[in-house]
Amino acid sequence: MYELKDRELIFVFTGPDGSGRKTVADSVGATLGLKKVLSYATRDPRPGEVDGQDYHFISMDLYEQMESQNEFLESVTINNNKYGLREYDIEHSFANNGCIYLIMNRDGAEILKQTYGDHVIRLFIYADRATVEKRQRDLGLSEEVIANHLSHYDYDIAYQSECEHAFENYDLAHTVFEISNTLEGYLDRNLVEKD
Ligand SMILES: Nc1nc2c(ncn2[C@@H]2O[C@H](COP(=O)(O)OP(=O)(O)O)[C@@H](O)[C@H]2O)c(=O)[nH]1
Ligand SMILES: Nc1ncnc2c1ncn2[C@@H]1O[C@H](COP(=O)(O)OP(=O)(O)O)[C@@H](O)[C@H]1O
Repeated sequence: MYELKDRELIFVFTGPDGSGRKTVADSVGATLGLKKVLSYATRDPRPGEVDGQDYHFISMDLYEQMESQNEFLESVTINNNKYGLREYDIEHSFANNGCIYLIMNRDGAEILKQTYGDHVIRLFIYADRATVEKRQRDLGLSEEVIANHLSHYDYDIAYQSECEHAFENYDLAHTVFEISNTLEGYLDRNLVEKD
């Protein structure tokens, strides 16, 4: 019989916009039964996005109120929208689930790493510029949003060398398989033989 050791991990999926972080993360999360911690966002949900599933979508007023109460572990402004992770959500999920996952840009991933150190495993997901551009266009994102994302593609890509693991994402099933195998290694190390 096995029981979980007291070793909580945060798997952070990061990389350029459009590389497939959310898609890959949710598939790996479902495969391994990991709990997702959502950020709060002030932008409007896109078609198909669901409050409480993709983000906690909240008004700017509420966001600023939470911010003034120091509720966010970290917060960014992108294209006049704010995104942040509530510290309580992390601590709470961390304590109750053992291993959690979330999706962050480079800056957020770095703050998490600095805050939680060895508990944070950064999984860098990437594809070439033309591919991420096409995926975002196929998804129906506006040209303005795509151009904004691409303007920091090189900055995002350069974070690969600092992440614990990197995976190119072209064949989705293959990417999910590779990452699931890698994370199982971490989860197995959390198991101790009881008797
Ligand atoms: N630092 C930080 N980045 C975040 C947070 N939540 C989401 N992001 C990232 O901020 C960017 C938001 O841009 P957006 O165009 O809305 O992308 P999307 O939400 O991934 O489709 C994405 O790269 C997200 O991964 C957060 O709480 N903190
Ligand atoms: N390996 C892949 N092959 C083809 N399309 C993909 C692949 N991975 C993700 N996608 C698609 O690319 C788009 C962007 O993926 P998404 O997960 O939203 O990226 P990110 O979270 O990195 O911005 C989505 O429409 C998704 O279905």
